[in-house]
Amino acid sequence: MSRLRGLKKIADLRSPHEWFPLARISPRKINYHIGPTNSGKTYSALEHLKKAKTGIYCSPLRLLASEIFEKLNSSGIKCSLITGEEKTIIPGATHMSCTMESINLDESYDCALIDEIQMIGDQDRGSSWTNALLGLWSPEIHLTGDKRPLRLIKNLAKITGDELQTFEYNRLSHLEVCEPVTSIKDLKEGDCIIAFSRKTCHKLKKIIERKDPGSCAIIYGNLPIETRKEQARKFNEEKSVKYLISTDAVGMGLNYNISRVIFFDIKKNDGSGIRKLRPWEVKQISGRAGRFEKNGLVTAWSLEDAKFISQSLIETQLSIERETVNRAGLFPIYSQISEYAEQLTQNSKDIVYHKVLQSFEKSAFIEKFYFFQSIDEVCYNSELLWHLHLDFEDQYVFSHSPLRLTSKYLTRSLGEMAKNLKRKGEVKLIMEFDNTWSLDHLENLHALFELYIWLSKNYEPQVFPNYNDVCYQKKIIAELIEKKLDELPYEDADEIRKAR
Ligand SMILES: Nc1ncnc2c1ncn2[C@@H]1O[C@H](COP(=O)(O)OP(=O)(O)OP(=O)(O)O)[C@@H](O)[C@H]1O
Ligand SMILES: [Mg+2]
Repeated sequence: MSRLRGLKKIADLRSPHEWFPLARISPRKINYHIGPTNSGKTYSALEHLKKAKTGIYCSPLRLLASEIFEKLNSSGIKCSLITGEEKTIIPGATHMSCTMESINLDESYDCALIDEIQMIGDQDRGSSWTNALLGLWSPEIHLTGDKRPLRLIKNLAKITGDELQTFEYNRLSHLEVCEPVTSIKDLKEGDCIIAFSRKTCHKLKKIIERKDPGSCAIIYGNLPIETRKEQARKFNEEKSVKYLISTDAVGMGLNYNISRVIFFDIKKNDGSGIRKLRPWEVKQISGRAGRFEKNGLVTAWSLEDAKFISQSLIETQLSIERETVNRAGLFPIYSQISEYAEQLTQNSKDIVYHKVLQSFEKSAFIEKFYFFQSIDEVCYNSELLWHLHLDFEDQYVFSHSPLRLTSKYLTRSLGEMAKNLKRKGEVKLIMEFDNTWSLDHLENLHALFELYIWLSKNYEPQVFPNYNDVCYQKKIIAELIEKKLDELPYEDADEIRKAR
């Protein structure tokens, strides 16, 4: 076979359902629970999962995976937890809670739940949902999510030969747009203020707490998962913690006792620039107001922004039928990429991961129900490292590490770790810290430790010799962060205007 034909054959991704022969042994029954936020879909699907002899819950977020892990264990069902960073195996467990990227598709289950199925169309992570949907080896599958991917799911079920049944849910409570909040004096217990930067969140907290110390819980993506959980608990349970200040990290999955969502801002920086929120984002975040059968309120910090929120909600209502997720993300598996790399470059020493991936993407054959997932972030990481001439497999692992591209500290650290691996065959961390470090620095350090742990899972223990120590120190840092959040000094009120 000519080299070109060989490459084309490997890059033929037209029948991804055939990558999972175990799931194709016999037709599966797919139950799709469709509904808006807070309509009880995950609750109902979980009831099925609980009744099954063995089962797996597949989560869009680590935090949610850990919440379901705790929920199942406390209701007497032995459940283990696996995410990219943590692994808690409960002896005799019948159930498993994991993130979408950590599902073991070689294992059989009696029942499986894939949460937030609309994420199948996500540019950066969609392929994990596609793999779960096509590849779970389970006779009974439950999907929960909104209606946008319904037609796609129907088409995919036809291709896989699975049976599909849909169940529609309505919101358990109403959501109403109310008067804007223009001053801190108008805040009420149970309010959640949404801002889109960590900095603004901190400034809001400082200003509110100047009058009412200890009244705010705060949640954003950079905070350790333990801290986010603890902040959510305080807001939900402690009487003195009246307000929650959060970025859109509040938007998916977890349950909070929020009565009113207030958008302090309606624009966010999505990595490529500042843009207005999309209607679906407004809907998802607003949906956090009101839980179970309690009605929710939503508004903004000015009349104009409140009108925008109202308009966005009307738009999502009107576009339910129109707006669809009609393609599922696809990403080749490692063996496909490495085989492609071998064919592409004769001299294995010169293989550069992002070059291989870019070429793969260009020559990939894909059916109309799929799209090639974005390779931007992975290529960005790979470009940072190519001068180190790592082995191909190491390039692959390091390029796929979950890194926040906004953090220069982390990108630099990734480079350092890769350099150590190349030069010494092991990655050591020198760990010393003291209590006077700033919150910024502690957050960075925590993220670095998580990165170390994530990378170490792909290697033999001796390659990452500080693993145990890092796990221990990570806990201590999380505790320090939690303390720091309570100690922040108060700043000038003018800061809030600058923060916007
Ligand atoms: N039948 C029920 N009995 C008791 N509590 C329920 C019931 N249905 C839903 N709930 C509670 O209502 C809240 C919302 O339900 P759930 O999380 O299932 O909604 P959802 O539709 O999955 O929303 P989300 O978009 O947030 O994922 C949860 O706290 C859940 O425990
Ligand atoms: Mg849910």
